[in-house]
Amino acid sequence: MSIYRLALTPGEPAGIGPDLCIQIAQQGHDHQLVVIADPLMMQARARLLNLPITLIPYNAEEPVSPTAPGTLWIEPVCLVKTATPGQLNPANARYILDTLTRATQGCQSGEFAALVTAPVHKGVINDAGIPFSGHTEFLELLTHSSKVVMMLATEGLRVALATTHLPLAAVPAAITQPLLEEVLTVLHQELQRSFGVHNPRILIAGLNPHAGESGHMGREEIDVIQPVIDRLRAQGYNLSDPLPADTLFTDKLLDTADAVLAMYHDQGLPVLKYKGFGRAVNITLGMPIIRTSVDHGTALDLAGTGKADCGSLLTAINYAAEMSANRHTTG
Ligand SMILES: NC(=O)C1=CN([C@@H]2O[C@H](COP(=O)(O)OP(=O)(O)OC[C@H]3O[C@@H](n4cnc5c(N)ncnc54)[C@H](O)[C@@H]3O)[C@@H](O)[C@H]2O)C=CC1
Ligand SMILES: NCC(=O)COP(=O)(O)O
Repeated sequence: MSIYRLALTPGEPAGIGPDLCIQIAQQGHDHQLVVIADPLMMQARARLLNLPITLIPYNAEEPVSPTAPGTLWIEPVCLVKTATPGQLNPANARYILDTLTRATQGCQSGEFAALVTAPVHKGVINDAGIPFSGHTEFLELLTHSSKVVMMLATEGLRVALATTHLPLAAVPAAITQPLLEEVLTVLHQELQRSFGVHNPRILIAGLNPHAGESGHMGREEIDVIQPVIDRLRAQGYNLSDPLPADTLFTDKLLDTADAVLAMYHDQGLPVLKYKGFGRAVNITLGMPIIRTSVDHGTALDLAGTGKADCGSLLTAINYAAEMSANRHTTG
């Protein structure tokens, strides 16, 4: 297998992201992990965790090489204020976005094969006066992508979302035919391109209880979702009808499928996280670059304690490498 150079952003400096990067470094990795972060913050966190870490200055001109145990490559970006684990500081919001921007530009130029992100705290970035609702939306803008799709995956289940970080009250109006058509197109094409699924079968959740009960409990299934399904089926897509979400997530149906499309965040993600929290990955589909992330948030309660589980970050790194290999194969 090829060795890939992966950009790793630790995210919110008061959260568990820096801890997880230091934890995974202990065992080394087959790929080159380049952390884009403040080196003093990373060293301070390693001391707090009582874990050894050697930060090797990253040089893009040197050959790509695996990550030896106890080391990480580092591309320095400086914090504005010293970070205290567990204590958010809006003064560091710009730093977080700067690390993401540097990593994304490196992916766009081909310097990095993929971007792997640890969690950010959306609220503290907003408290700094910066509109931000998630990596997904931020990266869509940064990469000038017309439509990106959030998909979480764990062993045996992939769940993509038609809408992401919206108040629940705003969801029905956001579910439009053009949106669904774009989301399903991105999902179908990425399952082929990044996951090697030739003719993906996608199960589609309805929006309303019992998928609208033939229009008696809501008409979105009839007026919005079904017409899109019919159009895409005519182009060869393998799609279910809108299914009642409460029974969609059962083995009988899931065993036949490559992915599920949920209509909103808390319709799909609780099921995925119940099945695989700590072993799941969040992937942004539809961009020219590969981006994977953890399945959890900043866990401020665990920062600096050594109790955070690094399983999801390892899963995200492994998916980034596999997707890099798949894209090289399928072009
Ligand atoms: N990819 C990203 O950047 C994500 C960021 N977030 C952000 O994180 C912040 C906090 O969100 P919450 O809803 O509190 O979710 P959270 O995932 O940070 O915490 C929920 C619970 O899970 C535990 N937990 C989380 N990660 C863990 C790990 N690696 N090992 C062991 N236990 C872990 C926490 O201790 C807490 O009890 C929010 O601002 C949210 O927007 C949330 C999800 C993903
Ligand atoms: N619930 C998923 C989440 O909040 C992660 O969002 P993003 O930062 O990856 O866009």
